[in-house]
Amino acid sequence: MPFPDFDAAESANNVLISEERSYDKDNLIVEFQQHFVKLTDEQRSIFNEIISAVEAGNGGVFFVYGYGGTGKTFLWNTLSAAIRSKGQIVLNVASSGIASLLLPGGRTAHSRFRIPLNITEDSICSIKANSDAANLLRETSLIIWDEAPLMNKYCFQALDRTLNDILPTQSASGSKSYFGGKVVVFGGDFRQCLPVIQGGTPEEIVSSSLSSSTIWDDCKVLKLTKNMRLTQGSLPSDAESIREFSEWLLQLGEGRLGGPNDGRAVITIPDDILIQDSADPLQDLIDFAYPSILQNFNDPTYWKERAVPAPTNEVVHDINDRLLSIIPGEEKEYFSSDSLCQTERVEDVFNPNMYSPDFLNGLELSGLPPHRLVLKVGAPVILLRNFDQKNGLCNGTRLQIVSLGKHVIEAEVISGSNIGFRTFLPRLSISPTDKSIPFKFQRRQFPISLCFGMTINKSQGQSLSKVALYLKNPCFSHGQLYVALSRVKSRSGLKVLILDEDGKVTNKTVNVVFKSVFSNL
Ligand SMILES: Nc1ncnc2c1ncn2[C@@H]1O[C@H](COP(=O)(O)OP(=O)(O)OP(=O)(O)O)[C@@H](O)[C@H]1O
Repeated sequence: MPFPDFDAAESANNVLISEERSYDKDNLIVEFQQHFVKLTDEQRSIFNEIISAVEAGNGGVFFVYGYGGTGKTFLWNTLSAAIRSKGQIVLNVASSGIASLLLPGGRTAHSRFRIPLNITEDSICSIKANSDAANLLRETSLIIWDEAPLMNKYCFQALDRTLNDILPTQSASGSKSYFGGKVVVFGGDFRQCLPVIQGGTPEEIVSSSLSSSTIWDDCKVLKLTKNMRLTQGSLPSDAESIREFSEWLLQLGEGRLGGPNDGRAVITIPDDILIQDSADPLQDLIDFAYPSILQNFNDPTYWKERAVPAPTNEVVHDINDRLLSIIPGEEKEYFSSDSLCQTERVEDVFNPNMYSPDFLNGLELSGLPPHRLVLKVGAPVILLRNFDQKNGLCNGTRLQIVSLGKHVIEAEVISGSNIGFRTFLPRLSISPTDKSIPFKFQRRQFPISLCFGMTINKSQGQSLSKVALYLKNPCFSHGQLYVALSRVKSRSGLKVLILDEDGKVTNKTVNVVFKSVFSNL
């Protein structure tokens, strides 16, 4: 009598493994064939190298380095279809919620690998050796981690340590094998935003990135160089202007514009993408992004590919207030309830009376919904928390307000992987992770904010038809200007309004690039 297959039975009981093996293989074969024939030569060569590593089973760490629009996501889709169509497991993760929605079956790295939120040099992931999550990792053939440069190097090191605990391996030569001998492919663009270190110096920010980690020495860098976003659907006659625009973006992203500089240069933006000579330049900028807004605002597709990015939350609020007042309908206000966390209520260390409700209500922090949230039906909003990733509801997903109840808000998804999906949003208790606040508090509020305008950091990873960049203040951190300008699918879809210190329209702005981040590539 044959022995029962205990391994198969165990896998079937593991819902994480079953989910990752439940893809429709026939559909994936078709998808793979359609994608594979379209791969460019450089995409195909990277595809072959990674597939060979997966087939060899000896592990390997790769970094696919391609600037915005070179087809990294396209490559991830092709690799995932190729491997999943054989019944093998690919874990697709991204450093940000919005980027994870672009990946098939994507999750944020934090939630998939249970990476601690307050990461330190010695952190490990919260995955026990005999758990379902550990068994899923054992069964995994390939890990793809997109937008890796956004994340602190300690997150990668935590996963490496955890996988080496779960899957102790040593290569034939006796040398250390990273990530428990799994094939791990990172992707991203070091010209784009880097990890956020509150108050960090350029050196601290660069040294917190993946390219400064212990893993980097063994990471093979594979480069993509052709801008597929700008070339898709364009006419052959546009080839030269597309090449010029791509080259200009690249020079900007690498800090090669504005003469010799140490990473902070004043650059001139070309006239054809500037808003100038206007009686109301901000209105012209808004009209460019959102033309005929009164006729169109009820159409969810109208909002999908448009954005008015700006470097700071303060400027984003100005844009949101201005546009909300244009949209017809009644405003509804929702006030948050803010309180100190219980752990802070230790009388001899801390006097809670110093932190009155008014004081807490007045705090405006990145990633935290406002104390006074003002909304209208039809307004676009952005989610500020990973809420229901399977249904495409994560930090960065955009929705349109359908109805405004007392205790719930109904909204429809207008970006990402589940467009048209309607959901009810409840109030949540949210604690800021901002380390500049020396105490813990929580705000009970709907986890959304208006998004007619959005911060540049939130726009990373999106492909948009219309980008109206509002530089009331200049960009202040590495990669911000490059991220904002490289979101568009065509040069004609881009307009920039720059104000100088006196509020006058100008054609000059600051580009910040921490050049040392490129030195290890
Ligand atoms: N080989 C290809 N054939 C056809 N279309 C492609 C190919 N490669 C990429 N594309 C298309 O080009 C556009 C940009 O590609 P993609 O989104 O994969 O770039 P990306 O490198 O992930 O960009 P970002 O870093 O900005 O997120 C997409 O519309 C994608 O479908």
